Amino acid sequence: MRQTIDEGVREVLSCVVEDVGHAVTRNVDGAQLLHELLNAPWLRALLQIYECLLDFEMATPTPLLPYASGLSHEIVSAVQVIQHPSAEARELHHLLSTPHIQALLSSHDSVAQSDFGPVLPPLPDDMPEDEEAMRIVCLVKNNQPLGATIRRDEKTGAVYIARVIHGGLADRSGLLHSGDLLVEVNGNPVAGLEPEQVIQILMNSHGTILFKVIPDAAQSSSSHKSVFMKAMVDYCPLQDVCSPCPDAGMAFCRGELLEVVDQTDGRWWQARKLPSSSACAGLIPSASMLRSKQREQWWCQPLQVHTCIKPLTLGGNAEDSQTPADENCPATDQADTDVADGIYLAGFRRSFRLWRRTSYRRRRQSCTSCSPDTSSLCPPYEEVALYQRPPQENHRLVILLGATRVGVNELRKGLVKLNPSTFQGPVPHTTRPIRTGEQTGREYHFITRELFEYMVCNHRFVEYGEYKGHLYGTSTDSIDDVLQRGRMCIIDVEPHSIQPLRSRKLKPFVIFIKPPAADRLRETRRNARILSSCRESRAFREEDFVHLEETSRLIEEKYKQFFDFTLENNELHDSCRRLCSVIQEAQEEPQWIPVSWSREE
Ligand SMILES: Nc1ncnc2c1ncn2[C@@H]1O[C@H](COP(=O)(O)OP(=O)(O)OP(=O)(O)O)[C@@H](O)[C@H]1O
Repeated sequence: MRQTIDEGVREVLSCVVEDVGHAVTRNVDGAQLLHELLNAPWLRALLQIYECLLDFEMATPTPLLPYASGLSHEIVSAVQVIQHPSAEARELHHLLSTPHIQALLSSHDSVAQSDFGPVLPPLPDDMPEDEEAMRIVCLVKNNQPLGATIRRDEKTGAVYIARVIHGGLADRSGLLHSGDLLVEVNGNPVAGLEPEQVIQILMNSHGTILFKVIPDAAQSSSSHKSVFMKAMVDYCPLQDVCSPCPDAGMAFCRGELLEVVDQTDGRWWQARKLPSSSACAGLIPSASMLRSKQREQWWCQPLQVHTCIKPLTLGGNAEDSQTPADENCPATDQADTDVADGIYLAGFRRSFRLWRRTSYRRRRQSCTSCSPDTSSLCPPYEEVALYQRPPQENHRLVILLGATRVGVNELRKGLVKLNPSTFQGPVPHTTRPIRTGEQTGREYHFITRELFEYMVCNHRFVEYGEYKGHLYGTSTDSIDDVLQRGRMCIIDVEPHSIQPLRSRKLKPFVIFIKPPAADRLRETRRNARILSSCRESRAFREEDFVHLEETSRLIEEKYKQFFDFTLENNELHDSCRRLCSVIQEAQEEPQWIPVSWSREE
């Protein structure tokens, strides 16, 4: 069996080359590299030699006698003493006396006695057993970068491998390591060269590259454990003057998931983006590097007055509102569809919605446009882990976020109507007097101003504010109340309210509702009516669309690191169904959450 396999090794190789050739034409990943390797002339020559040696080994020629030259000397001596040698004896004497035949017989004897190995000097006694003085590494470049950076010791001029990029060509070879001393590249000695000159030699090399390296004796073979991080800032290596090698750097945006595969260097980590685990890693700044950059940038920012820090807005300032106070228009305070299947849809009353819109409108604009960049001092990375909600645990809080009039209310209402026993909004609190037909704990929790202010002081509100002389707010207690009942609590908040809600207890899942493309936005909202006051509603105007699009863009730009999902509100029915399935997935399927939320208390 072995014989047939060994004999046909070149034929087998030819078949493999042919098959791999097909894979190349189908553009299979890595096939080109394999094809070139198997087709290399040196590999074929090696196999040919291997086959010849194998043939020879199988023929097992054995010497007839171990000392042929000794016998030849004996014969020559014997013929010399004959007085009248025959012509044949004379010829034999002549043949055996020629230097060529003597050399041939001497070689025969060496082979017969297996006396052909080189005689090497003895090894020094103090040499360590695993010593590897020089390593020759041959890599097939195949148009991909080497995946290693180099550095030059300024004192000695020696060139070293600075780092090997995880998953790159050098890393996959397993033969080059950071700290290895580079002696030659394709026969060119590199000692004393500038890194740029070595890079030039590498760039000029095609096909295979031959390195001579002296391995770093201290190199550690420890494997690195991946850590998963969410980027909370944007980064571009080409704009980073500190990057040790911008070409090996990896750009990322806020909200992207990164698998950090190497943190051995305290300043520069190696990471790749998820999901694409097979990709070669890139260099990213470590958390401490980014934090010092953030501090530098923060000090350079012009001082901005943060106009949005105003917890209570006093008095009605509705942009579109007419004068009447809302207690004077009780009939219109009721949203048309406040009840679904006998269940009250909390948080959809006109007064509540108008309070949110009017008291936050200015703040929203200032928050999203004038305030200092929110990412300027926040941790640059957030370590995350996959989390699967155990069935006995409360559902995750679902936060909908979006610009005014993008349709957050419409979608929230649609969800509750779709499945009132699963989805529910928290019942808001108000200091407005209760009206006929209303029940406390159903439309609102009707409470006194003193109690409301006491709750404010105790940080019991996620959001609160004043509208036409009455206070309104969404409390953490009413969110807890929905979750304790085993329902999924859906709330919509202003972007700046997300941060306080990001807790281990609530594990919020944030969905950003974004408008569709400009033409679809105008088309789908052609017949829509928007609240303008407690009495009136009106059609969308062009300036509403422009404002909606601009605010959406600003919110996304500023808060996208907090979004778990972005939903485009195009066709209302489709958006509602998609939202429903995304929320179910968020509750049932494994999700990335900050590790601090998943740790045991
Ligand atoms: N996908 C959609 N297609 C058509 N009309 C929509 C869609 N989504 C929302 N609308 C309509 O747009 C208007 C504004 O929606 P909605 O009141 O839900 O916005 P909102 O984001 O909650 O605004 P606000 O924050 O001002 O309360 C409503 O008339 C609503 O019916």
